[in-house]
Amino acid sequence: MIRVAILGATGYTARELLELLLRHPEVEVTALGTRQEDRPHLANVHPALRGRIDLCLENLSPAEVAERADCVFGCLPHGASAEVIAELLDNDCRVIDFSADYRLNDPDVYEKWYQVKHPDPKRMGKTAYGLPELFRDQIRGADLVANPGCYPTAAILALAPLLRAGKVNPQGIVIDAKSGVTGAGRSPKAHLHFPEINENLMPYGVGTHRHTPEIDQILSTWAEVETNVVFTPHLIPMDRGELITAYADVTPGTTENQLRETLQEFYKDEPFVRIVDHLPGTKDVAHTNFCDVTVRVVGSKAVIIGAIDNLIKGASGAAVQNFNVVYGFKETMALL
Ligand SMILES: NC(=O)C1=CN([C@@H]2O[C@H](COP(=O)(O)OP(=O)(O)OC[C@H]3O[C@@H](n4cnc5c(N)ncnc54)[C@H](OP(=O)(O)O)[C@@H]3O)[C@@H](O)[C@H]2O)C=CC1
Ligand SMILES: CC(=O)N[C@@H](CCC(=O)OP(=O)(O)O)C(=O)O
Repeated sequence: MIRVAILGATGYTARELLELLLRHPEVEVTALGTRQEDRPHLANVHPALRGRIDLCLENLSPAEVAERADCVFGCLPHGASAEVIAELLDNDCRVIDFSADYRLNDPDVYEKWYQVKHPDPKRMGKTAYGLPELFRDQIRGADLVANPGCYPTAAILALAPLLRAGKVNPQGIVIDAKSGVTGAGRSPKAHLHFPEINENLMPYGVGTHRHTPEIDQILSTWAEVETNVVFTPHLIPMDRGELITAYADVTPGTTENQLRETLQEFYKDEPFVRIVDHLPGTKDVAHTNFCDVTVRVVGSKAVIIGAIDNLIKGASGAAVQNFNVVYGFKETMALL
């Protein structure tokens, strides 16, 4: 059994992660972290987990966490995450980091988009990016895995095979994205209050969203072509779910069938990416680790659509998938 700790255990991704780990035959959850000092019982923090695991949340130092766990899932915000991860790694813990702290290669790019200096720049560029469909070999046996952002997961899975095969133009890609409100985490914020978000659809982060360099970095690395995507996210009044629609110029002479076949061939052995003929919606993948992708050609453009559950394939399911790859367990364990 792998002893597992979860930091940021009061949050939404931690709740979903616990749901998955409780089904994992190789995992024992041994510690749950919070900044709160009054040791709340998990059942009071996440009532859906009442009666299923008897643990209190504790304000633990990284050294205390490392004593109790072999592997830590860090469900903390960026910045806070890197501050504890270095110490966990020094204490021989493996870490799956949900935050953005180790996804980017370049500390200057991090500083530009996150507007803070990176607390642990020496590990940047040396960390496995946790998208097994693209980087499985680097994730196997890794001490630290950077779980991807939710929007990058859907966008990269939809675009990477087509770019690598030269079927779409790497320049001028536009990604329109929508996310349910859990994507923003559990901490209250004014724009997430019910009267603000209900019956509303809001763009945000136009030209400034921090997932832009993440998408460009991974697509550029993978396809060995420079991309400069225009990425526009929207918040929609749903609890969960995420849909991206990417627009790219089709390479002249390429048909819709060829695009579909390229995607099908690339993902033919992947358990969690389904290339579908219909137009996928978020309910098709809700509460699952699937990413459903389809493609259409409209005029000179490929329109590629990807749907995920932001909390599962966009966060906690991906983390469990990465955990399985790191430890050499069946990749679908606890997920299918
Ligand atoms: N929600 C989503 O769909 C996705 C989230 N992510 C990433 O996963 C991570 C967790 O997200 P999510 O669960 O949604 O976030 P939440 O806000 O729901 O939970 C994060 C938890 O971290 C703790 N925390 C908050 N601020 C700090 C801090 N400064 N120092 C230490 N602990 C802190 C809080 O717990 P407490 O107050 O008890 O200490 C909080 O409950 C984030 O990095 C997020 O960006 C990635 C992909 C998708
Ligand atoms: C709806 C919503 O607000 N979503 C979050 C993204 C969640 C995520 O993947 O964030 P990290 O890259 O920090 O892990 C956002 O746009 O900030």
